[in-house]
Amino acid sequence: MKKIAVMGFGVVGSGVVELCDKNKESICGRAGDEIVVKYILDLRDFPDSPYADRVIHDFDTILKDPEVEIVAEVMGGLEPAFSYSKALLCAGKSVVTSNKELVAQKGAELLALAHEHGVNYLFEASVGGGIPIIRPLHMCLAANQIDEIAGILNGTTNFILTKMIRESMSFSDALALAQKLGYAEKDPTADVEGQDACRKICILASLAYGKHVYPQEVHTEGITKVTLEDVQYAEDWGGVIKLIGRAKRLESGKLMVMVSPALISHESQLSTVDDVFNGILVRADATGDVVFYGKGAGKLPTASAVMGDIIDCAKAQGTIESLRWTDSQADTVGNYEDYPAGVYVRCRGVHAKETAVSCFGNIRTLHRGGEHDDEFAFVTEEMTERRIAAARRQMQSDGVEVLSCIRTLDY
Ligand SMILES: NC(=O)C1=CN([C@@H]2O[C@H](COP(=O)(O)OP(=O)(O)OC[C@H]3O[C@@H](n4cnc5c(N)ncnc54)[C@H](OP(=O)(O)O)[C@@H]3O)[C@@H](O)[C@H]2O)C=CC1
Ligand SMILES: N[C@@H](CC=O)C(=O)O
Repeated sequence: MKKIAVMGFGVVGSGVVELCDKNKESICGRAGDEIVVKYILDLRDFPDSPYADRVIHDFDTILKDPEVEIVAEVMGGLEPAFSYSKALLCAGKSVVTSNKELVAQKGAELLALAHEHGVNYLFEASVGGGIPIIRPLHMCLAANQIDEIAGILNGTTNFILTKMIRESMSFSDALALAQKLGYAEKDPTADVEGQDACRKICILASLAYGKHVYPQEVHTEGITKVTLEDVQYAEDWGGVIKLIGRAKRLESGKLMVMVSPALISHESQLSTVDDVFNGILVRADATGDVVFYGKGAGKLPTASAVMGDIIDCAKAQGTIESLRWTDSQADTVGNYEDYPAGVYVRCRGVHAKETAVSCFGNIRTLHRGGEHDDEFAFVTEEMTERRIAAARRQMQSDGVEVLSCIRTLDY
């Protein structure tokens, strides 16, 4: 019998405990042993829960209990999650987590500690909720060079954008609904400002390219400036707006890593990824494109990924060596101003069209229903981010107000 502990009895933690009970027999068969939740660590008591008798408040009870071999850290945040995870790994216990903030910031260090102590630090649930993506990257695709990764990595923002596009729901109503459904982070700023997607693309890039990519190195934009007008112009262009995280190895050896909203063509598989679903495209040299799709947030999808890791820990003979990357120098990621993109621009001002042509060169005009004489929208050809920024500044100084500027990407 394998005794485990769950730290954090919130959305994900309660899902883990429930799933462990619900699918007890098949989990036992696959793990080769019975898996029993001995402790649930949380700040609060849960007197109405059927698991109330297992709730504890003292971390040391888990740390010092030799019967506990595997711990699920599903509390979130950097501290005390980092100190607890370190102490557990040093005590020879495997740790599994859904905490992408911690993995993105301290992954290299925690993986090295796990290796040093012959145990595992697994984090399938940290990217894509219930979608298997970590294991496929370091196991099934291990023979490939990964050319590029691009994906819709945040369920909350994809849910909000879908509600805005399909139901003309306001941003704030859609966010409130995502929170109610348990999709959003404790502080939803991390979702809507892109930091959550940034943490996830950092984890994928670290795994794919072998060096730790830190969130603070990555240019990140969220969806808070996307308007219903932008959504309508995107439709005329032939696509939809999605929050995209992308990573690519450049010829210079540096990595291009970035998070931003983007217009994606209706022909792209990513354009049909709606609601809380995530879609992750991995472009590899032997396989070509592989797309991973499924629910990117929520109680049971995420619990499924956490339980998968618990089962792997129960079966593992020592550390799984393919799941590892090294700590990196600060210059792993290239300057985002050198990255190429086309842009969609919505602006207002006299002679807006002439100014747009003189600042951006070749453009294609876009339209939306109704009369909007005071507004002009267009898409440009591909150019560097530096040139886009200079052209925007020039438009502003020529008296044309830029209302929106969103990249167009070709995936
Ligand atoms: N929700 C989702 O769909 C997904 C979440 N994740 C990640 O999983 C993690 C957990 O998310 P989620 O379950 O939604 O969050 P919740 O806020 O629902 O759950 C976290 C739980 O941990 C408790 N907790 C916080 N700090 C401590 C502490 N120091 N000691 C003991 N318990 C503590 C919280 O208590 P209290 O409420 O009193 O603060 C809460 O009950 C986060 O890292 C999140 O990013 C990953 C994928 C999907
Ligand atoms: N807040 C996150 C939860 C899962 O990682 C999201 O919405 O994707």
